[in-house]
Amino acid sequence: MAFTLKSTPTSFVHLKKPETHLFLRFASCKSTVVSTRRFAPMAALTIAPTLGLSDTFSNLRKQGKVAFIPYITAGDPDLSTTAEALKVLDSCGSDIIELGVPYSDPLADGPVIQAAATRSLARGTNFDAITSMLKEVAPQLTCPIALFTYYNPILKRGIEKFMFTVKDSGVKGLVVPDVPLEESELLRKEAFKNNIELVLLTTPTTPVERMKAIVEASEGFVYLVSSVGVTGARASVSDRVQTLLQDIKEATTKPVAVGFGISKPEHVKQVARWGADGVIVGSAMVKLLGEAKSPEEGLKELENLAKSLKSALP
Ligand SMILES: O=P(O)(O)OC[C@@H](O)[C@@H](O)c1c[nH]c2ccccc12
Repeated sequence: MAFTLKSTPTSFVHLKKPETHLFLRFASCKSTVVSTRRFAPMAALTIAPTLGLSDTFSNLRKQGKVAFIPYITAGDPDLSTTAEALKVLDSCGSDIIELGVPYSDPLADGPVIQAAATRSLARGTNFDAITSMLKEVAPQLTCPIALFTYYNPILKRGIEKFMFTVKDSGVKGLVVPDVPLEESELLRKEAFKNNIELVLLTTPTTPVERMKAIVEASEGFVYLVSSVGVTGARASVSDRVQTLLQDIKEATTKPVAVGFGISKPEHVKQVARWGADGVIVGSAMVKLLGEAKSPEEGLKELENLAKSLKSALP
């Protein structure tokens, strides 16, 4: 009898049993019995391949659950800490992780993520280093990664080359906030060819007809930006989100995840109550990692926040 691995091993307790080996894995957020299959001593444990974004949401929907989707900026404070952060977030029950590619002109980002991008770029983080790290780490995760990037870095590398590299790194989704809908056709075609789901965003000021076209074109899930302005934790989530969610859900059965400003358990509860299929939390996570006295402290604080937000979700 075998169980699907739910997290990256941080330590194994090898309990002596004749014939079979019971591995208890103690990850940072929970311990999971992983397998009682007959093992050759220290055989490599296999992890079920991660699902894509849509499949993740449909599994959650069947269980009446809402997706917890944290965002962090790759390379802040450094890429090895990013690799650890992905494992911590996965073992804390993240359903999808949004990983940001740092960019010099993050126009839609507030001060926290702008500063994270600046720190990461100053350390020399680049796209190739990120995708190399992901190629190693993604297979260790049970939740899918959605890479987050502005449009310009894609154009600079070339859409086909960019998409192939992203697929090769094990990434399942792509979030591009500033690709104009009119230009997204080519991006969507290349994404589809590489089995990548391209997530598009709609905002409180998007006209209804345009929202419908965005929703139609979006793959994986629809990203509903909760409020006008830039990213950044807010004291509360605008109650306009409730009607925006209703409008979108009248237009599609695709899952809708809400982002911008969400940073507390009560925010998460509220957005889930309004009918969101997922909640996205970025700046509050990024701040903990980027502003901690040490990477270890940042990872611990990240774990605590992730656990508190995840436990507030149905
Ligand atoms: O940081 P916030 O307010 O929690 O919002 C999520 C956000 O971080 C993430 O999804 C994101 C990071 N940069 C963006 C730019 C545009 C839209 C979304 C984003």
